[in-house]
Amino acid sequence: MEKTYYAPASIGNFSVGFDTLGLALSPVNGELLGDRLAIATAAKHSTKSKLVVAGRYRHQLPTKSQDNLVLRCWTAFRRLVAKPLPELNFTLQKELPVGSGLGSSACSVVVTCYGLNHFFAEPLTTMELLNLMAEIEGGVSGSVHLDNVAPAFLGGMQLMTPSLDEPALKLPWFSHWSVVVSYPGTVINTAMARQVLPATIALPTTVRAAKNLASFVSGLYTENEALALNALEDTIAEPYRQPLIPKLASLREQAHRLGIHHLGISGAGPTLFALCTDDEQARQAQQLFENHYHTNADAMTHHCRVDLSGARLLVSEEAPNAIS
Ligand SMILES: Nc1ncnc2c1ncn2[C@@H]1O[C@H](COP(=O)(O)OP(=O)(O)O)[C@@H](O)[C@H]1O
Ligand SMILES: N[C@@H](CCOP(=O)(O)O)C(=O)O
Repeated sequence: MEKTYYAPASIGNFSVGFDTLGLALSPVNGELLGDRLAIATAAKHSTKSKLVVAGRYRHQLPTKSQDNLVLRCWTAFRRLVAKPLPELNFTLQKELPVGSGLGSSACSVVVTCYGLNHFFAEPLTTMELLNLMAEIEGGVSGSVHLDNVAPAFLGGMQLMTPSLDEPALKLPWFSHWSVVVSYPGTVINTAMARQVLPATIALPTTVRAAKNLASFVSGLYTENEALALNALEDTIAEPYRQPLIPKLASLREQAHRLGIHHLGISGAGPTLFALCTDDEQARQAQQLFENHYHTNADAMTHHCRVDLSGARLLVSEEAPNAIS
């Protein structure tokens, strides 16, 4: 039996919600932008699970399989389920660059945990899965934040809450909004980009951030587009991360001249996103990024809409395997 699963790329923070907002992405051209994972039961007498890595960004992953998040998730999943499970063969199609700001590690964590739970006929609840994903992703970046895990798992624009019962809420979204995301081909390690942030933020800055986030969310619920667009400002992380992305200021200036409403850092960067309200803006944003932001052959730019489905089964050969 072999099943192939998929989880989408995501934009963490969405400028206005540090560690609090995340958007799942789906390219408008119908392609997939995210990791795929094939899971198959290993031959009967196998004593070890195996991982094969393929895909455009395989060269950016650790060379040792045991360092890959896929096998780390499998170990943690087995421990949590605490029932005998067969050895497995995994094939990871790594289509998201590592340290890019597109939620690459969260994407692999989500596709693996979601896939394993589906493969074994759902021994874990949605909440147990979300907690498992959060714990593993937190181990990578140095602190637990769900703003990539929640959208990659559940789809849509997700708002993180302090509630243990409902840690993530799907927000409304303007159906005519799209984003152009551009990865220049260089790497920013998320854990490092969190270390540049101060331990405390001044009260006026915090109040402004609260006003912005509340206005953005309110704008989405009340379909007040101007309120939502005008609230898109990052007062928390961007001032400290801007030096890591020297081209941000000039690209933002050019984007504004083209009538593009907002250009921000996706996650911890270096990917940037342009929020567009029509296809002409998206075409111009794509051109701007391709001409002025790409630095090498790893670079990529995609025009995306929201992915409302999140993690899912792509291909199945047989019915799920129940745990005895
Ligand atoms: N399958 C995987 N996908 C992404 N990163 C992985 C994977 N397996 C191991 N890693 C490691 O996890 C870390 C992810 O770094 P990070 O900067 O958090 O990436 P991102 O911001 O893209 O999620 C890197 O050290 C990378 O080598
Ligand atoms: N909220 C996090 C998001 C990190 O996203 P990534 O895609 O860069 O891993 C942060 O800003 O640190």
